[in-house]
Amino acid sequence: MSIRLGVPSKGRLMDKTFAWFAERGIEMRRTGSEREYAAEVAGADIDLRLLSAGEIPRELASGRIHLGVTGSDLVQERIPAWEQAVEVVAEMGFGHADLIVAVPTCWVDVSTLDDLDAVAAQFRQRHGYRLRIATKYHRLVRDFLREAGVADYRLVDSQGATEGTVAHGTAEAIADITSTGETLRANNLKILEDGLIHRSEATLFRARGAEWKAHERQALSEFFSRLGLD
Ligand SMILES: Nc1ncnc2c1ncn2[C@@H]1O[C@H](COP(=O)(O)OP(=O)(O)OP(=O)(O)O)[C@@H](O)[C@H]1O
Ligand SMILES: O=P(O)(O)OC[C@H]1O[C@H](OP(=O)(O)OP(=O)(O)O)[C@H](O)[C@@H]1O
Repeated sequence: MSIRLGVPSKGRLMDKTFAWFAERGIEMRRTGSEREYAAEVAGADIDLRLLSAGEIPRELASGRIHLGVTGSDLVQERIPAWEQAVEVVAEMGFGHADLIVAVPTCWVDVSTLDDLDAVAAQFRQRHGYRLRIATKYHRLVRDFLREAGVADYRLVDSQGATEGTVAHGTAEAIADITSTGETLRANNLKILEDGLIHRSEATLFRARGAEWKAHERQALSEFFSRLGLD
């Protein structure tokens, strides 16, 4: 059995992953049509799997894949105690995005987490319910706000178009990924000065829990030396 490597199945993350490996002499190529999600690595004993970027953390955590490429935000959000389950092999230098907390630009008195905490307490007194923060990053946001001492809020789940929730009246603030900042600007939102939760980057991870047979360890060490990683 060969090493099972999961990579993103579409879009920029897939293209840049293929390019990253190609620059290091590992040619990945699709073997079927666009929609077949089949691919192979030329000249290496690698079982290449095209997977949803969002599902790669689970595949790593379960050990169904030995190695996986995905955003560090997705691994940290989706794997409890992620450092025990996976190891960072390489930060790949693309897929940069910041997970941040943002509030309406018109909240002129709110520019830090302390301000948000104060506003959240007032909000609850005034409205009888907690200030709502829309996000799909529940674990990372909860941990971050706990550390920052922000308590009087509740998370509302948003799996997409999160910046729109404030205008739509389903949340007062958001925590989401941003890269150019255009979506935030278009939705009249501003990032809190100390509101950076995580700097995400496409990362190659190794599953600590995957079963490594002797010949797989050997194949891995050859693969890493071809990549210039040892
Ligand atoms: N605007 C952006 N700029 C750069 N990176 C981004 C941006 N939006 C999301 N990302 C990153 O891309 C990665 C994949 O994001 P997402 O979960 O949205 O995947 P997806 O496009 O829905 O793919 P899939 O459905 O296959 O899981 C995440 O690590 C995220 O940080
Ligand atoms: O800072 P910007 O360059 O404007 O990018 C930020 C946007 O990109 C992502 O959305 P994506 O297009 O992946 O869709 P989503 O709403 O489904 O998350 C993210 O959720 C933001 O909405």
